[in-house]
Amino acid sequence: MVVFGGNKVGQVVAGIGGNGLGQILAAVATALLFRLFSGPGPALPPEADQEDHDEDDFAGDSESGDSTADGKVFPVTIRWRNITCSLSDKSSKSVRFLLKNVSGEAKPGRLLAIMGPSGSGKTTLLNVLAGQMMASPRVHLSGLLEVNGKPSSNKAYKFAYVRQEDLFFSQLTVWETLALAAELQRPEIPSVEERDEYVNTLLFKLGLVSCADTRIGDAKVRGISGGEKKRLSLACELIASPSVIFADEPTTGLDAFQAEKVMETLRQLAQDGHSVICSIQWTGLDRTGPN
Ligand SMILES: Nc1ncnc2c1ncn2[C@@H]1O[C@H](COP(=O)(O)OP(=O)(O)OP(=O)(O)O)[C@@H](O)[C@H]1O
Repeated sequence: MVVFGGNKVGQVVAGIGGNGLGQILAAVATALLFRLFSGPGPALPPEADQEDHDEDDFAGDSESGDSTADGKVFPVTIRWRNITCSLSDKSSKSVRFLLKNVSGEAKPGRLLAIMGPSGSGKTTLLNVLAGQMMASPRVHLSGLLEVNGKPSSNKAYKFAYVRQEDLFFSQLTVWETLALAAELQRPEIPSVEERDEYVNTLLFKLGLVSCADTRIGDAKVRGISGGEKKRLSLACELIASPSVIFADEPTTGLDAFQAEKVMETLRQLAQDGHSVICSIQWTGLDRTGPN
């Protein structure tokens, strides 16, 4: 049985148009709402409190999916067997298979790329693995999903999900974006100096130092590049120290140079101990049915 369910990824970031006081107030209000309602941000923590957590979820480990005290990433292996996802029409007369008997494994320290043409079910598979499938009576899921050898759901570990669309405050710089995300997601960082140091470390890790003071920009105002945006998305997600990183088509729309830099960043994150699962659109092929 697949254990599905869990939380929605709460990406609460948006572009704010216009200038002046209204814009600042809107940004502050949104940030406060974000802090009030989103909890630790896009990378989801275990839902249960520490005492609710089943100690046996991770054999021999007292951790619960957080980074370890020395900053290392908590290792999570995800294994899935014969995942089938079908969609019935309203009258339940015809059934369409989005995924058919898909099996695989994602391990700490490894970068796993799910490749396929547009419409082949890559996003669907990522959503299933991350427990992000929308509940619907028309969607039917079956198969086995294991986390560290036990049937489990996304509640048991922290994960980050970088979606295809990047959503940011267009008026903020890269540095401000990360500082805001760090303040909202890591309130335990005691001082501004330590938070700034943390942000600078992230900027360095994700290769964003050169554009730290550049505004994100939008369709009207040129800002950072598409690849930089993608790496900034990853940086924002990393703040919550996820064990698993899902990235849905992180290279789509990027030129070869930027795509290579994004993939290099993902590879580096895998080397740091994260389990990285990304989807890559395989262009030039027609859809041939579910993977
Ligand atoms: N909830 C749903 N309701 C109806 N159709 C769905 C649903 N989820 C997925 N699909 C369909 O399943 C197919 C696979 O979609 P999916 O987004 O997983 O493909 P993909 O490989 O990620 O495509 P792309 O590379 O274009 O993003 C598509 O034809 C899509 O329309």
